[in-house]
Amino acid sequence: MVIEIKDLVKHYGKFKALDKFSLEVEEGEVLGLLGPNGSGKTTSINCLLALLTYDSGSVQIFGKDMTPSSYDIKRDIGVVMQNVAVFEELTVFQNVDYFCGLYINDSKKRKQLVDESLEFVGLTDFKKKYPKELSGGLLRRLNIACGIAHKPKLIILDEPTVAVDPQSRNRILENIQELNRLGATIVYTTHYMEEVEQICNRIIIMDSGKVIASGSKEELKSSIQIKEKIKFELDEISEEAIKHIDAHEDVMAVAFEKGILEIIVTKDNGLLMELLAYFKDNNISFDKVYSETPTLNDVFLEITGKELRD
Ligand SMILES: Nc1ncnc2c1ncn2[C@@H]1O[C@H](COP(=O)(O)OP(=O)(O)OP(=O)(O)O)[C@@H](O)[C@H]1O
Repeated sequence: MVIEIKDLVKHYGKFKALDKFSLEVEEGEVLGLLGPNGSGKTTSINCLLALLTYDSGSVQIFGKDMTPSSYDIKRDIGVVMQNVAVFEELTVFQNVDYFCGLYINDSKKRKQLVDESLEFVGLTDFKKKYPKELSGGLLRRLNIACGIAHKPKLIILDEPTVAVDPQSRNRILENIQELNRLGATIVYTTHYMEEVEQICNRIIIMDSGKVIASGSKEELKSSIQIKEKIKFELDEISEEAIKHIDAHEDVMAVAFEKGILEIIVTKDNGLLMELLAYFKDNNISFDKVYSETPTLNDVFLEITGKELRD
């Protein structure tokens, strides 16, 4: 086991930020920690890294207890924090060299690792620039290069794509997948469900300091009642028709808002054909119809009654 967190409890004053938070990560996984703002993702990462103390529970990394002085463990961890933490007075190269130098003494080997990591995140052409000369997306990539240059076995990234342009975001997500292919175990926190769907093989959903669901995206989606959302774009529909659809045993809810009739279905059994026949028989016309499979937001909504997004 690469990470084993058991029953972490963490208070900030009277506020309980982690409420018996537990997590296990196996070698080779890309684990996504998904939760809305304030759900406790950063707190759990900071406790995991022994950057924060906690009230009770335990943290083991690579089978050993993690403490603030566990330098042997820390050498094998790469951390990319939410806030970009680089030195303004150092160039791109010097920044990565500094962070890599915390773990690698041999300057020749270090230069090679720094060059490799800059190449990896696409910053080779910027190595002589200073952070203030980089765009937000490039700064994020520098932040990542600083965290991974020493080739850690475990890489922890806390919301590394917040406020980055789509090009840098894609590059970052591809880089993470590549790091995993090269052998690193990854823990990735985000509140963007699309990102965990894209890159994570296992997802932990957290809310109010607790794990509320975990599994692959397929497992999470099949664990909920919603199986399909059928949407019709139309100008109008009678209350009677809405009631008729709502009364169907496979329909969980029906809503008509801003020209879209949304029907939430609990069975994967082709209700669409039945609906189309009903629309035809009752002369209900529509512009478009489409069917959507559930999202992780639906999983979150069904468990907590809230939207994942703010
Ligand atoms: N130093 C602190 N003092 C008091 N409360 C804090 C502190 N740090 C975090 N909190 C509170 O603890 C809760 C969890 O915060 P945390 O930053 O871990 O959440 P998060 O899921 O990482 O959120 P975000 O996605 O916004 O980064 C939030 O309600 C936050 O306001």
